[in-house]
Amino acid sequence: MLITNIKALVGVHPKETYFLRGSELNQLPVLENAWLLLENGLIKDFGPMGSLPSSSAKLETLDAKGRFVFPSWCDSHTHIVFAAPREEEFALKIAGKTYEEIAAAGGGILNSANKLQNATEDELFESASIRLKDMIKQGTGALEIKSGYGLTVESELKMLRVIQRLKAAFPIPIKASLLAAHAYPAEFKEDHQGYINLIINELIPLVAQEKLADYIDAFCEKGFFSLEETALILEAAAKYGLKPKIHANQLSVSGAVQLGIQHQAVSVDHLEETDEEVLTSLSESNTIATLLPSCSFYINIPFANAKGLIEHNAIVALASDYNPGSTPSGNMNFVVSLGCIKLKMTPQQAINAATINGAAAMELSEQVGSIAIGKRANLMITRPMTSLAYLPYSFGQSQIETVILNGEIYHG
Ligand SMILES: N=CN[C@@H](CCC(=O)O)C(=O)O
Ligand SMILES: [Zn+2]
Repeated sequence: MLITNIKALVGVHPKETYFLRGSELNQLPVLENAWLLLENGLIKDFGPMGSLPSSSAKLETLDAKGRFVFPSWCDSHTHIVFAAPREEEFALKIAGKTYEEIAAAGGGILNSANKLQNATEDELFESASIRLKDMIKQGTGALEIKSGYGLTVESELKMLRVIQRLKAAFPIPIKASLLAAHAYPAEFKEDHQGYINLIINELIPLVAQEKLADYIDAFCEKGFFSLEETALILEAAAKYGLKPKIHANQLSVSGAVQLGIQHQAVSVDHLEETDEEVLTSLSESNTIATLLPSCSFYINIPFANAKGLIEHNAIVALASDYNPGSTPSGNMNFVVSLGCIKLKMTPQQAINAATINGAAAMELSEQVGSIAIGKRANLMITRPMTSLAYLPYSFGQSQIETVILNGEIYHG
């Protein structure tokens, strides 16, 4: 397929760009008045309209007149496998209860775990598929999905098998993270070591044997998993080649970011709470700081210090955190808008953070995240727009008209 008359081809980074750090995030290369050739599911070539090869006349052509072409969003942090939404907690939140208060009163993650334990694999696959189709229509072309609402060996495996089925059924790259350390199940409330032993001695070996996860994750936070407990789990997972991507500093400055860095985490995610030490620890580190502004928006917690992280030369990514409790939305367009409006990122920084750096946070930069020859043709074509900034500016309205996955128009 040949796409012609593209007003601007966005994110034409050099092919070898793996991630963008600090001020590099300001560079979002754009080719104006361009054509783009897709072949065998990949980006074959692109260039300015003046250089359109004459042989292209025979090709199936899509005229993009006035529209922008972006690489698909790369959403590196989601929890889209869940049994039921939690809108009953919405009323409590509106009435002023905090995330921690709702969780302590038996809501939160344990509420989702009870529901998931009673759901079948087929039911979970069906409901997650509906969510994923919606996300794809909103421009997501690669994502990570976590377990963590099972909290028993059987139910964590059930979640990961659902993710494995999603990997096979959907035409986009998907990575899976084992997040059994999401909350202590009620029966282990007073026996943390018992649950950790279960994760280390039973779950991780089974997950590794069936190759059900790409990463290990933990909710390292006061009231959830301590630094020491998280470290035990990360060390056990490392023996099976599972790298960490961890939930860090969502509710407090806990040391979780530094712990992640020590364990060569691919990413440390959330970071709503930071201090100078946290910012400094991420300078020069290859651990990616993944920020989740839709979570801050929904549960009214501080927005992460994206500007400080960028000034400290960190690698910053943006992701949705789609889950039934703290972020009931997987809309990456809204995430990018919040990146600009609340995190004070420029449109260029926010778009880079949600594409190439999101890809890096899933170790997928060689395949997706920018427009480069040989990468997967996972793209979105906007409505006619006046400028690139119109996309985050027009928050809450989708500017995406056409989604292309592996070189073909996605009809869902
Ligand atoms: N913080 C931990 N996990 C999720 C929320 C999970 C839930 O409330 O169900 C998050 O990333 O925000
Ligand atoms: Zn999360």
